[in-house]
Amino acid sequence: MSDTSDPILRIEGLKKYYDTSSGFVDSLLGRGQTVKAVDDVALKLHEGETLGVVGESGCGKTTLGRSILRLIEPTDGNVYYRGEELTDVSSTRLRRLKTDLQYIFQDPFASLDPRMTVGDIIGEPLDVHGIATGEERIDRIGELLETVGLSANYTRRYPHEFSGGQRQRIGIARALAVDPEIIVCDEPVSALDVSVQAQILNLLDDLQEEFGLSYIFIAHDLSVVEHISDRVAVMYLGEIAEVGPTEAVFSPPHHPYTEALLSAIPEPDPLWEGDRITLSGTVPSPIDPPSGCRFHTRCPRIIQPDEFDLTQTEWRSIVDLKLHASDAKSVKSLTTTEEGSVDIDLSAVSNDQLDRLVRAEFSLPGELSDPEAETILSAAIDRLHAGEIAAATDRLGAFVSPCERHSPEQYRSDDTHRIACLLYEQGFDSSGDSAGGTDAVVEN
Ligand SMILES: Nc1ncnc2c1ncn2[C@@H]1O[C@H](COP(=O)(O)OP(=O)(O)OP(=O)(O)O)[C@@H](O)[C@H]1O
Repeated sequence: MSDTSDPILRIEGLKKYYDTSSGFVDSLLGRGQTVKAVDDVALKLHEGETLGVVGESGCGKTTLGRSILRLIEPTDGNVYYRGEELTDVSSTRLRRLKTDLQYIFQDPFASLDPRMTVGDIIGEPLDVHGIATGEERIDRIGELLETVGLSANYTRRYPHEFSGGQRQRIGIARALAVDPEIIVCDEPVSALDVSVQAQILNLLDDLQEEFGLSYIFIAHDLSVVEHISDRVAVMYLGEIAEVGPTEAVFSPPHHPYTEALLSAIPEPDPLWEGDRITLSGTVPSPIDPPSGCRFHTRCPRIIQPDEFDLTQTEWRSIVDLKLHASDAKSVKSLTTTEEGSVDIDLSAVSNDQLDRLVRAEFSLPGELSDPEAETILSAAIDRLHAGEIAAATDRLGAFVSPCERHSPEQYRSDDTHRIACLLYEQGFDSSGDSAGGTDAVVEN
């Protein structure tokens, strides 16, 4: 599958911002905040392929899937289905087009109305879109049940009479009822037992082959995505970090975020032979995402500017200290207390003791390998000892990664594989003044 063929679905500059103000007064007082759940996403889906979308919880996968199908209104951007812009068409045309674009929900327990029979659940889209009535409708429902591996006799039963896997099959039959071209599968197996997961994945595979379906397959579980996807898009904080053919993305991984996700798969994975990578910190808030590369606050491979010559571990730790200091309410929150001295009184500790406590908290050595960096760090710890967090933060401000200052363009490693990381940007100069030099390709 090549990037040059006409895609069945083209997504450009898609944004979904949620406004968290709870009403008119909040908006008036500027109390609401904007959650940038999906922020300028460009993707392509080719006919008959499965595009996996993977990322940690909260990175915007569901919002992306729903915005694509306009189950929620995007804030900005375009979605073209077979060249037709979905936000541009009349409501009648959109209703028609929506039969081609279906959604399978994560939770087979919550997504089926418990008061409706299976026949009515699957029959509803047939009624809404005037697809079949009477005998034809009954036959079609039976046929759909059999297509997903259930008995045609189940039409009078209710969802509670079925297992999780069977309910997900019913959800799939409902999506198939309108004879779609594209299905967005939103974590379709994550609520199911592992043994059942494989059956549903196989079913989706078979259906794809039989009906020529194209899937966008959303999951946080990389091993599932790896298994089912032709191409994979890795999402971080509302953006696409990397996209490409599954093998190219995972074997070996390129983007440091992809690498960390891959290393975290619990089972031994054929595509990952290294150690587990623990990301520092938690996923930042999409209300105020980090500057530059959004992953820089946690990236194990964050770039060091030319003026320092630290080990990568030292550099990561220094940046962690800087980030924590800028948010710190107290000096104590920047220290680790030695065993047995949890309630240590920081006003009574010497500069040397504080120095040790801060370095221990951030896994910094007693002396940094770069003397200039060591001088800055020691001066910052001096300020902390004086209780001056702002002054310490100021000193630590000398440590600036290019990754904080530049948003990476999507580097094109070949026609199909794009990586949004400065490490892969051709002509990137780590002094941070001349990022770029690539074809600024943003469409995937
Ligand atoms: N209706 C909403 N209002 C405000 N914020 C929202 C809303 N829905 C989602 N969010 C926020 O948008 C961000 C992306 O959420 P989303 O559910 O799309 O992520 P996800 O990757 O699908 O996560 P998960 O796997 O946990 O569902 C999160 O920070 C979430 O808290």
